[in-house]
Amino acid sequence: MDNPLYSVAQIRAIEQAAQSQLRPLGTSGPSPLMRRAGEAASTYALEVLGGLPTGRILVLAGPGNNGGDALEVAANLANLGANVDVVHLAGTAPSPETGHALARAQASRARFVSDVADCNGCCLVVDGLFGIGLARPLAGQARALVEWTHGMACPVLALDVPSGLDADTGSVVGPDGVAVRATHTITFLGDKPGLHTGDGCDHAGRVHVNRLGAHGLHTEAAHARLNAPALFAGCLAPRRNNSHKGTYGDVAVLGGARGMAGAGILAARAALYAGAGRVFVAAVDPGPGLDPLQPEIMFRDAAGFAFDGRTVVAGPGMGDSAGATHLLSKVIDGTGPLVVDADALNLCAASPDLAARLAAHGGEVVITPHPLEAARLLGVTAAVVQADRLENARELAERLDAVVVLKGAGSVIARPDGEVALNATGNPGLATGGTGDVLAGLVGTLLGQGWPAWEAALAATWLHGAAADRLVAGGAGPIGLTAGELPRAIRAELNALVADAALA
Ligand SMILES: NC(=O)C1=CN([C@@H]2O[C@H](COP(=O)(O)OP(=O)(O)OC[C@H]3O[C@@H](n4cnc5c(N)ncnc54)[C@H](O)[C@@H]3O)[C@@H](O)[C@H]2O)[C@@H](O)CC1
Ligand SMILES: [K+]
Repeated sequence: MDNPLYSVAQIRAIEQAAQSQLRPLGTSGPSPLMRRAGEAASTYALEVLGGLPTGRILVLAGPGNNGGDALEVAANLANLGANVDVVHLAGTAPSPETGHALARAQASRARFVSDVADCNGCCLVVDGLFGIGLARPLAGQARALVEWTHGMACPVLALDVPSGLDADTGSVVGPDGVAVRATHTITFLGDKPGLHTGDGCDHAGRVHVNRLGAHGLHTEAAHARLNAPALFAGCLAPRRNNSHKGTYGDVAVLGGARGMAGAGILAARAALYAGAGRVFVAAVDPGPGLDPLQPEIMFRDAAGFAFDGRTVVAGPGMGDSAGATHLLSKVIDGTGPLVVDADALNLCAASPDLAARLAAHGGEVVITPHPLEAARLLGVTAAVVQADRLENARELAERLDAVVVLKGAGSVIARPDGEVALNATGNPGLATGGTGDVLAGLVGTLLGQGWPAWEAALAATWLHGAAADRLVAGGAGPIGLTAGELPRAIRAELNALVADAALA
């Protein structure tokens, strides 16, 4: 299944094509698309509420066409018998379709009020202040209304995009911006990346897509897509009976600096539970020679270790010593599959020469930066990276000629040719030390089994998040979820996926 995500520019093009298909040039009257948006959103609102409510519904309608959608919703729900209050921030020049919607709402039983202070509580807020036309931070009454919604305990349904959120980037439009925190978003014509990454994950809530009947118009290649098992199912294969540990790859974690041995062990455990044939920790400093809980992991001195022919996961607990730098440069100059994480990324950021050699690496490469590591590699701040996660991940993938997993809410997986996927599995339980080490070990295992970098990054990111979701569903989090719990849950998710793929 494909899950395309469209940029605002692409949605505008789709909207234009749909408008001219549904309403030939020169004709006027209500917009069929706005009518459809209003109908879809009214139906969805009743679904969210579980039927026609007895309480009041508050509709916030802005000056543009997003406000027009909201006025259609107000008219529809009021005509069905709901008690609807409307706060309308009228603009100076509403579009003809919004004018029609306003007339419909005014002719209905909906009550127009000048401020939310006139409303006595409500069972649903419908946010139709701004959609894809948002051009600057919210201010004045719009800002006050949004801040007021933050105090509401009832469901908040955003139309198209939560007001205040950038639909392309998933960041709240600022500086010092605010945005609606919706429990549900119904988005029109096509799904949008900003609903699934960065701040968007907290502001959009559950996302429901309605194409408004504009099928067949989505001809332009999507800007990005949502990650899903279908994107890497071709690499999932059950184990052959006639196989042995050599069949499933050697993974070597280059880490183990003094005081940071745990990071390498977590990456190694993840590799083991994800099915690597043999797992090594190649330690840059003397340290533990055994993981008592996982004695299958083999510990070696990195200085004399033969990295050739093995997949290397460089970085977890590696430190930045001269010895670590030398070993990193050695594996970068090798030709095997490579995962670059944590300290290894920081060393590349500090050395243009190392970064250039990484870009020239002969084998498959996946890098797994968090926003600050990505910022160091790009020579910007973490805030700049977070302001446009998709574009910065793309830029990094192109510069380093590697597949990038930019971690954080709605991880961005980017390829050097500009292809991007957003990952929707996972939860805030992953915001704890060591989970990145686990992800790196998981990516390394899949690379070590011959997966291409893109599919390995997609699958690892999906599985890592799904494992965290499984743990939370079982009561282990999100508060207090530990990285060490992830490998077993990853094993369960991976086996379930392989079993599903075998049945398909
Ligand atoms: N044209 C149509 O027939 C359709 C429009 N649709 C809806 O229309 C929306 C886009 O409509 P618009 O292009 O009118 O854009 P919006 O309704 O998102 O808002 C644009 C208006 O708000 C102003 N504005 C932007 N930022 C502001 C700010 N921070 N403070 C105050 N004013 C601000 C703009 O100058 C403009 O007047 C979509 O998100 C969707 O909800 C959908 O219903 C599909 C059909
Ligand atoms: K909105």
